[in-house]
Amino acid sequence: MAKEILRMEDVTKIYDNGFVANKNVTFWLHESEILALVGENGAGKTTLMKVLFGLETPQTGKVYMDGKEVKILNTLDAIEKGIGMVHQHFMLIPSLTVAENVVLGVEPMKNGLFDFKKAVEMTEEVAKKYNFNIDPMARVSDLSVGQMQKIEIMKVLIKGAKIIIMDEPTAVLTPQETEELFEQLILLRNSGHSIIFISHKLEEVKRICTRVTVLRHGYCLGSYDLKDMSEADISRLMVGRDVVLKIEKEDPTVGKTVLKIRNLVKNSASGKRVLDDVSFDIHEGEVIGIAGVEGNGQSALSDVLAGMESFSSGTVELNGHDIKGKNVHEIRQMGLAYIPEDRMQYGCAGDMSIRDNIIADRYFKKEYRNGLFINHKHIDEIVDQYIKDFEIACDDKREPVRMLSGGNIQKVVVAREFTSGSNFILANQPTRGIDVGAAEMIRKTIVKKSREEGTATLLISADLNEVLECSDRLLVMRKGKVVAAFRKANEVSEEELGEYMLGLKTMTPEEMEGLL
Ligand SMILES: Nc1ncnc2c1ncn2[C@@H]1O[C@H](COP(=O)(O)OP(=O)(O)OP(=O)(O)O)[C@@H](O)[C@H]1O
Repeated sequence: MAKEILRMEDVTKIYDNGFVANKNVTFWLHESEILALVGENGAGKTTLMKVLFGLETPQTGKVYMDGKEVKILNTLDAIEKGIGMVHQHFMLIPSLTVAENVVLGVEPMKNGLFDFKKAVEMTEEVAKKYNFNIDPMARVSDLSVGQMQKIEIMKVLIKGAKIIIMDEPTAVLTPQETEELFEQLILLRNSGHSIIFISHKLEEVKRICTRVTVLRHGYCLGSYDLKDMSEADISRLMVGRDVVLKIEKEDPTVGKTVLKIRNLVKNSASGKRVLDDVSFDIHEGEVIGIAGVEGNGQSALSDVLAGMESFSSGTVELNGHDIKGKNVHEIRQMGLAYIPEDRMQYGCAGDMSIRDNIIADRYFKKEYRNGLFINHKHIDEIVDQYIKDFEIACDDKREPVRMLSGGNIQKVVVAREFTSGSNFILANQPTRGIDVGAAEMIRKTIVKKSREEGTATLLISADLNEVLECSDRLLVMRKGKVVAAFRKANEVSEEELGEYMLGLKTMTPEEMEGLL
């Protein structure tokens, strides 16, 4: 029988506004096991882990470690007790080296000064012990996302964590990086560590976890042995219905050109060429997917198209209008709807209500006014409908958006942008952090809007399944260039895409002719 090293019993967490995020939740973790924690957006996963990591205080509940009751007072206390958390958003200092980042919080000192040599030795030691292939002297800003994640894991290990909480660790990784992470996690498991793995990707859950704990609306539905469960079984438990994991779509009926990009070049402030001679078109009715390892120009492209950043040379036309020198508001008026990668910073105003965020782009329009006055009744009806259609889990549309779970904040942004009436949707990581049920809804809506309304969509996503499922044509970006193009996304394998994304293969301009 596997030894139980952690048990959280009867945990209830009610937030100050009265929202019950966890209700009598009990689960346990064995030594040397990878346990999946799954549930819809807002089900209470992060809250439960915050309680475990000492970031939130529950109203009721007990924590047992190795059979003994413990009190977790704060994060430092959690770390001391051997609990570590790898957050989804990395907390690294880019200008420092790997070694300096790894020892943050446990800095070695010599004669009152930071001992860099010792920091490198400590980093090498933990890298060797757990088979991390990383240069302690490298600067973090020069590293890939996968390597940065390794540093986060090493930071936790160096502090002696035996229990590691991983919040959606694969959301930002390529298939190859995901494979590497899984090898690492299995190694950690085999060396006596236990991992709580939060993920919305059920095929990954099936692959590397032995058990799964399912939360729904704050309640724990139970913990199950994964050998008895299919992906469909898990999603049914999470969502309460069957979820379509594959999207059926007809070939697009392509209309006139909506977005026309020619020889687009952007140099960053430091002189690095982040967009290098990018040219392609998007037509009415088409979904164009962009795959690529993060940091290869996709974000720069998205920022330029949305008017958040300027570009160095080339042209971009939206519905026949040149976007050069135009701001976000002006480009929106030309026909842009925009789901930004960073929903909190650019997608919504955290302190504003859900309702006001949904109508922020339209309350001044004629159909939302009674003469000079805002038609609140009409707005309330529309917002209620969108909350229903986009499955936004909230108590009251008047509460501030920042009170929602990450996935539900994203749904607020998606609801506003999908209903804005624009004919071009720029969707940058639209389902990141979104549960299977809601991701299905968003993907289906992207395809439906292209087929039924003739919307042109540019879909940028680190989730390869998503770009392969939703896109018509598919482009791969690497080092600011388009390095591959495919006529039909569903005819490419994830492995082949990965080879282009990592630069192991490149297409010639001739091979891409007619596909851009
Ligand atoms: N500080 C807070 N005050 C009030 N309510 C909150 C607060 N933080 C979270 N909540 C609510 O608690 C619920 C659970 O949120 P939590 O972040 O734990 O969900 P989750 O399962 O991790 O979701 P996701 O998959 O979207 O990350 C959400 O409905 C959220 O609105």
